[in-house]
Amino acid sequence: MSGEEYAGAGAADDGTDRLVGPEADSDESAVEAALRPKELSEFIGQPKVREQLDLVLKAARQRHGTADHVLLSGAPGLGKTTLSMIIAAEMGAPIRITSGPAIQHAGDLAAILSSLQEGEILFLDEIHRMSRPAEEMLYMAMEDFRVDVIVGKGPGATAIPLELPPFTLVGATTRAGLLPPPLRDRFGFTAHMEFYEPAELEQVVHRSARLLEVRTDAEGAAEIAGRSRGTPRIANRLLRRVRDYAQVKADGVIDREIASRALGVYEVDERGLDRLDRAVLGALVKLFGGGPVGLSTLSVAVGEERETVEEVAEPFLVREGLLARTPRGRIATPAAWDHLGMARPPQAHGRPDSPAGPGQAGLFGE
Ligand SMILES: Nc1ncnc2c1ncn2[C@@H]1O[C@H](COP(=O)(O)OP(=O)(O)OP(=O)(O)O)[C@@H](O)[C@H]1O
Repeated sequence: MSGEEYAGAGAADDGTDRLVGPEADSDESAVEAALRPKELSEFIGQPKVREQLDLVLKAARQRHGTADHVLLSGAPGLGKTTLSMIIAAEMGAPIRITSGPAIQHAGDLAAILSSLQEGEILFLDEIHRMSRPAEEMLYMAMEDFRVDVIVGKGPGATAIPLELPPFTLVGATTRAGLLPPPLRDRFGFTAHMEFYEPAELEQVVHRSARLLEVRTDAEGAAEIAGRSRGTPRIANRLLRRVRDYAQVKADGVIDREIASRALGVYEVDERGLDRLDRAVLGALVKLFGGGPVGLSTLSVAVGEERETVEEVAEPFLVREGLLARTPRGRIATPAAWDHLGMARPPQAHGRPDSPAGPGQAGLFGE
């Protein structure tokens, strides 16, 4: 990968506002809200989660009670917020939405909990980022529907018990492993959301196209789905960009040709890699013969911060089996050469998990 091929990368690619980034863009909430499925039967994919959740909710409704607390874990953009809203809708209950980082003090949580109505759904996004005192208050609230509010400070402080109405906590996390076991154990039902299959994403694209009143044929939807990195949020975002292209450059109808040309303009390739992903992979293969190479060296080569390469580009490349992290550094797998349209070096043939090129140490001594 040469400098010209990736000129100016550092300016825009700090990981925010990428077309293929899994996090929501700042201005995306209104359009996302319009595209959210409202009922469990409309929710595409995740068949196990749907089946299990359906049972949990039906049983709670039959008992005229509140549903058990639910923990949703999985990568950003897979539908955790959507599912929490569906839980509220299916239970005919109101929903309160907040997030771990917004609750820094136990008092913040006490204020929210004490204002909940009976049966209300409390959606706590990024639950792993809540402060420790708030987390400890939550244990008691989840188990006994009670909190102790501490009044005063020092030796004169007193705990005033406060009864709470029964409620259902829906916690969402991208890092279930970071939750302390006492918190994890208090959820009656834990659902792990998987990345979506291309066929499921095709259904997401068709559904969203219908809601956005865009005409898409089967091949056009498949083309968008194939580049969406297993993530409905990305599928919806790519669909909107392709819609623009179809409107400006063609007759508004999305077919394979239009989808492919549009996403070519936005530099999202047929496997969903963008410029940053390809720069990292290209540097690894072309400059370092496939590695192993240290993260700092690789980052310098593409003109990016270490964190950007490690947290923004690498997870998807690893998931796709194009790059591997080893104790000696990053290596390209043989599939990386294939993806870049280059002939594999002899060492790479038939050794899917091994370094494909000659060993090369990081220049910066990692
Ligand atoms: N199963 C699905 N079927 C159809 N659309 C979906 C599905 N899952 C998610 N979406 C759509 O993808 C977008 C993102 O979903 P959502 O906000 O629920 O993701 P999330 O997992 O909560 O993400 P984050 O962790 O970043 O908050 C929404 O517009 C939603 O409509």
